[in-house]
Amino acid sequence: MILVDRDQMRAIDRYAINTLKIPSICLVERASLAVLKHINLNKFGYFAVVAGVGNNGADGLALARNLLARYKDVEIYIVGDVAMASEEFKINLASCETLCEEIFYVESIEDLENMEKRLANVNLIVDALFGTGLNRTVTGIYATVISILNNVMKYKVSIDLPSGLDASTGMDLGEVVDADLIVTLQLMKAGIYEREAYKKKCVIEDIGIPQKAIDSVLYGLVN
Ligand SMILES: NC(=O)C1=CN([C@@H]2O[C@H](COP(=O)(O)OP(=O)(O)OC[C@H]3O[C@@H](n4cnc5c(N)ncnc54)[C@H](OP(=O)(O)O)[C@@H]3O)[C@@H](O)[C@H]2O)[C@H](O)CC1
Ligand SMILES: [K+]
Repeated sequence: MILVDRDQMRAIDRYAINTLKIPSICLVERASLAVLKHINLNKFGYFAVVAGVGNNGADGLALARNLLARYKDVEIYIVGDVAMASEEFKINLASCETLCEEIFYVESIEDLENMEKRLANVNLIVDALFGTGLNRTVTGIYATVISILNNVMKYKVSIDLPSGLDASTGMDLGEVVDADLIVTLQLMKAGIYEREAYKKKCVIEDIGIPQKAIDSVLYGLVN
């Protein structure tokens, strides 16, 4: 099994997008469908998507849109400054705004209390806070959100990485989402593989990154 660290995965992403001209929005869409594939829609019908404002969050919003398209009940909670959001996040936010009754922007103590209360009614939580972009200890409102997610006894699915886990070392960078299922994208992250507790809950899904991108970054093969 190929293992990649954070920098390698991000370099492979960049090579696919910048050199091989694979549209990032296509990778985000593939990521969302890769996660959807692992959700039993006969069993789960009421979702909360908790999204950061990067591309992990974009994956989460794309998944939310695909659930809303199937008339599933989805509540979206956004944590972070939308003004700093990635383009892929903004594209998916725009479509979620047309389909989702209410999008909650989690900024204050009241917002956190509201989220905690409402999460009691959902039956699946999607963790789309951080992926390979996590580069420092989780603090502040993000740490509180992760604590809330870990305190509610609901089935949790993490996109790419459980938010808070270092993709390279497997170290907890503060609070880490206690996911029931981790759907890691394209390649197994070394940080997940290092930690048996996470490895045993993790599935790998292809999102269409060409092998050429992987070979180029990992083995320097350019043909
Ligand atoms: N890159 C691609 O082409 C694809 C990526 N996929 C998915 O996207 C993530 C990686 O997305 P990225 O936007 O690079 O980063 P994240 O969404 O993981 O994180 C968002 C930003 O959060 C900031 N950050 C980092 N650590 C912290 C922290 N402890 N507290 C607060 N904020 C933090 C950081 O920005 P800064 O400017 O603050 O450094 C991150 O950028 C990947 O995991 C996949 O899920 C697609 O699926 C495929 C294409
Ligand atoms: K995540």
